[in-house]
Amino acid sequence: MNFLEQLRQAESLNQSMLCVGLDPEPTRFPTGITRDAEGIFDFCVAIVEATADLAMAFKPQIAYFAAHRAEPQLERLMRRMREIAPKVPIILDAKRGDIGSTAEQYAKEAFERYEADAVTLSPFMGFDSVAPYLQYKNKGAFLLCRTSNPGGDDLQNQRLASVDGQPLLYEHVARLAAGPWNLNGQLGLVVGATYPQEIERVRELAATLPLLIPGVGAQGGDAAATVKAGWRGDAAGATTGPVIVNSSRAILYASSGTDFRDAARAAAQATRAALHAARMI
Ligand SMILES: O=c1ccn([C@@H]2O[C@H](COP(=O)(O)O)[C@@H](O)[C@H]2O)c(=O)[nH]1
Repeated sequence: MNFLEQLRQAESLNQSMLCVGLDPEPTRFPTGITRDAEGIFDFCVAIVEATADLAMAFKPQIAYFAAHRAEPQLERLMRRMREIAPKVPIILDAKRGDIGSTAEQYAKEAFERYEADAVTLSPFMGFDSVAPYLQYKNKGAFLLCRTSNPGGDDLQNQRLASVDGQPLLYEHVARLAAGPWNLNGQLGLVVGATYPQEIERVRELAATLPLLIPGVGAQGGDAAATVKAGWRGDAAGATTGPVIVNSSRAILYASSGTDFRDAARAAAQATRAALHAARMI
């Protein structure tokens, strides 16, 4: 089964467009979880167990593991997630981007060491920096397109005078990902929930690509506006790309007490319901 099929399966199984982000920050851990690498593992397992039937995907952010020397714990977590939620794909948020020979190593890290189903990439070093990931035919790769942070404007909203029609940079990335770069149908795009108009524009340019949309919850993006802008499907809507809406901190840190599992589950349920309800609007 390829990554797109995995996404469709999880969306239908869990009736969900929610991606639960795993950004474990030890200083924010609830009572009873140790603030070290083993605590990172325990905390993430607890969150995955609490949300396994609510998620369309999980998205561990590699920096939160690497910063705390918890790469072995991330490897173990990836295996444990397969046991807890075998049908929920895992997107490794690594935002890699480098020359081809180095990208080959990063691809190996993501897909062989961590066994992720998909990875996030920066496209700004060009196609040869993306190509090594496409050698892994069943895996997916999400290119940063219009990111959720305010600084995304600095480059992504600049016009490219040298390209036909003078598109904005993020529009050009969307066209490349939907067209000549998408050799085997493995690409998706990252678009911030904080910019619904741009989500709409990206959906126009890349109708069938999966969109990974971070920015609801802690960053204040609106769930309903996000779905309205990016989701075009219905039950027969397999021709339009899936929408995968990420929330990390709002779920992970819904409570700092011993009830954190229940609180995370409740927050995930509320976000999943808000996303689902927005399909009807
Ligand atoms: O444009 C982007 C791309 C990636 N992210 C990542 O998503 C999560 C968001 O976390 P929240 O706690 O839900 O704000 C985090 O891992 C970012 O690195 C993003 O926010 N924006």
